[in-house]
Formats: sequence, C-alpha cells, structure tokens
Amino acid sequence: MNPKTGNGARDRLRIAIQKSGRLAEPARALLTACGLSWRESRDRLFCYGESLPVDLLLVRDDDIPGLIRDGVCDLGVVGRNVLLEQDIALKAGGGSEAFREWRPLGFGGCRLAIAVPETWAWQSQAQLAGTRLATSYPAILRQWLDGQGIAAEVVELSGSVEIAPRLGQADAICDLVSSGATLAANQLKPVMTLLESEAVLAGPSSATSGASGLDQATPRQPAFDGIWDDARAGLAELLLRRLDGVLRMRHSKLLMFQASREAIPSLLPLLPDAEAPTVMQIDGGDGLALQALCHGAVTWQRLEELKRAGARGLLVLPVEGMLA
Ligand SMILES: Nc1ncnc2c1ncn2[C@@H]1O[C@H](COP(=O)(O)OP(=O)(O)OP(=O)(O)O)[C@@H](O)[C@H]1O
Ligand SMILES: O=P(O)(O)OC[C@H]1O[C@H](OP(=O)(O)OP(=O)(O)O)[C@H](O)[C@@H]1O
Ligand SMILES: [Mg+2]
Repeated sequence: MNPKTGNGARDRLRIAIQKSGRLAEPARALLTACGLSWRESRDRLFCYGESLPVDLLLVRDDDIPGLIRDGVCDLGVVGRNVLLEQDIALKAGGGSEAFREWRPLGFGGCRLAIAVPETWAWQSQAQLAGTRLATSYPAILRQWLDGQGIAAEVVELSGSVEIAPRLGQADAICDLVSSGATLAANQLKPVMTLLESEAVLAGPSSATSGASGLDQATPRQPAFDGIWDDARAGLAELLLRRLDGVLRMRHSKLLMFQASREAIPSLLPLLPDAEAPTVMQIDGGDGLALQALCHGAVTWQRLEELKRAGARGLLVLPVEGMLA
C-alpha cells in the first residue's frame, strides 16, 4: 500500500498510540492537552475523535512504525528507539521509505546503551571485538558495530536481555537504560550510549525530504502538503501547531505580583527566563501589577528572592498552551 495515500483519500486523521505501557498515558494526556477528545470503542482498540476528526488506534508500540509505513495510520507516538530500529531494518532490507520524526515529545526518556559485566576492566570499545552482544535492537547495534569496525556477534532477544550474560547466552548487552537499576540488579555497568531516546511524534517522510537516516523535522516547516493531498494535511498541521504550543508551555508558569515602581530594577534581574512582563498601573500611588511568563523553574527559593526584592502578593499559575 502506498503510505502517501494510505487507504485512499481520507477526511479523518488517524494516530497510533501505545495501548498500554509506559507511553500510553502520557501520549493520551498530551493529545488531550491539544484539545482532542474521543469516544472509545467497546474493545478499547479504537477511539473516535469527537472534538476534531482525529482518531486513535491503540496498539503495541512495536507495531506503530509498520502501521505508518502501510498507511493504516497517519501518525504515531512511539519511542525513538523503536522508530530508528525499524527504520534501519527497513533500509537494510532494500526499502527506501524512511519515517520522519516530526517532534520530540519530552517523555519516555531513556538511552540505548551497551553494558558489560561489572567485573570487566573497561578501557575502550575495542574490547567488544569477538564478543556476543544480546539485544532487542539488532539493527541499531549492527549499524553501530559496523560503523566502529568492530566484529562482534549480535544475539537477538525479545526481552529479559539483562539476564543473558548470567545465562551464558552473551558476554555483554545492548538495552534501554533509564535509572540503571535493572543493570545494577544484574551486575552490569553501562559503558557506551548508542542513542538518547524519548517518545516522538512519527509520520511518513515527505516525498521531497531526500534526507538519509531518521529524518528530523524542523519546527514551523510547512509540513504535510507533500504527504497527503486530502483533509489530513490540514488536520496534521493544526495538530502540530497546537502541540508546539503545549510543548513550549509545558514547563512554563505565569508569575503575577505587585510591586512599587522603585523595586522594578531589583526585580527584573530575578526574571532572566521571562518574556517581557506586562506591567499595569494600580489606581493611584506608584503601585504596579506585573505578569511575567517564565520558561524556567519557578522555585520557592526564587519566590522568596522576589519577595525580598519587593514583590508582593506573588501568584504562580500553570499555563496550558500558547498560540503565538
Ligand atoms: N525504563 C524506561 N524508562 C523510560 N522509558 C522507557 C524505559 N523503558 C522503555 N522506555 C520507553 O518506553 C517505550 C515503551 O516501553 P514499554 O516497556 O511500555 O514497551 P513494551 O513492553 O514494548 O510495550 P508493548 O506492549 O506496547 O510492546 C520504549 O520503547 C522506550 O522508548
Ligand atoms: O534503567 P531502568 O530504570 O532499570 O530501566 C531499564 C529497563 O526498563 C525497561 O524494561 P521494563 O521495565 O519496561 O521491562 P520489560 O521491557 O523487560 O518488560 C528496559 O527494557 C530495561 O530493562
Ligand atoms: Mg513493545
């Protein structure tokens, strides 16, 4: 099936997300923050978009790149690790279609790392030559080994990779690491990072991109016209714009306070991450009311410093989105 047309022209956008697992809840929360809402099917596999014609398909995360490639889904929320693995495997098999990573989404952070037994005196990657490495990411690992000129055997396992050295199936491993607790519990230590990963919004690459490797879209690029020539292009553009607003504001806070005019020179240096504050005159006297959108952390310590510098009635408000 042609990924550019999928199942023929469609007037609804279909997004694949993980049904259950680490990315399921944050993916739904993010799309909800973009103003999407759904009616769920009884089997909980399909969610019909109500606020916008944007439907969800709930699936295993490994299936998401294939659903995009086959045009069954238009976009997907999936770990970069899964997307890159399938992208490399597809190209190694002679496929020319690459996926495009439209946006990094800021959750599901982890890294794909090589880990060796704690007893190894690690000096350099040359020590991996002649070893057996267990992994669920054979394509990424093979590409990295080839790139480094290291001849090693790749042992593909679908899970419980960390136990492979103890079972004698491998000498070392290549797997996802977050806190490092699983490695430590298996007497392994990380020695090389192959990939920094997080959840991404994935889609088919545009016909005109011509890029090699996992193609990463730059924000604000007119995006989907070369991919779909029906309503999906406009819907995806709208979604991206909302997503950018939500992602940009995710860690931002609106700070509101009052202060006297004389205090302003001492207060402004305490707001280096803020956009130009809105300043309003309070009736009579020299009192001012200020609103500042802060993009950095607004900690208690910072609020106390502002108070010492003359801010009164400090209020910190969450920001749900912004349309520039
Ligand atoms: N320890 C971790 N910390 C943070 N993110 C992780 C961690 N492990 C995995 N991830 C990210 O979350 C994604 C999904 O992980 P999860 O364990 O839910 O997948 P799964 O078991 O393959 O689920 P599925 O049943 O959908 O196949 C991974 O592909 C990766 O991008
Ligand atoms: O560094 P840590 O914080 O310990 O996280 C790393 C572990 O998390 C993931 O496994 P998960 O817990 O999802 O189990 P599974 O993939 O084996 O089902 C990953 O496959 C690692 O085993
Ligand atoms: Mg999976």
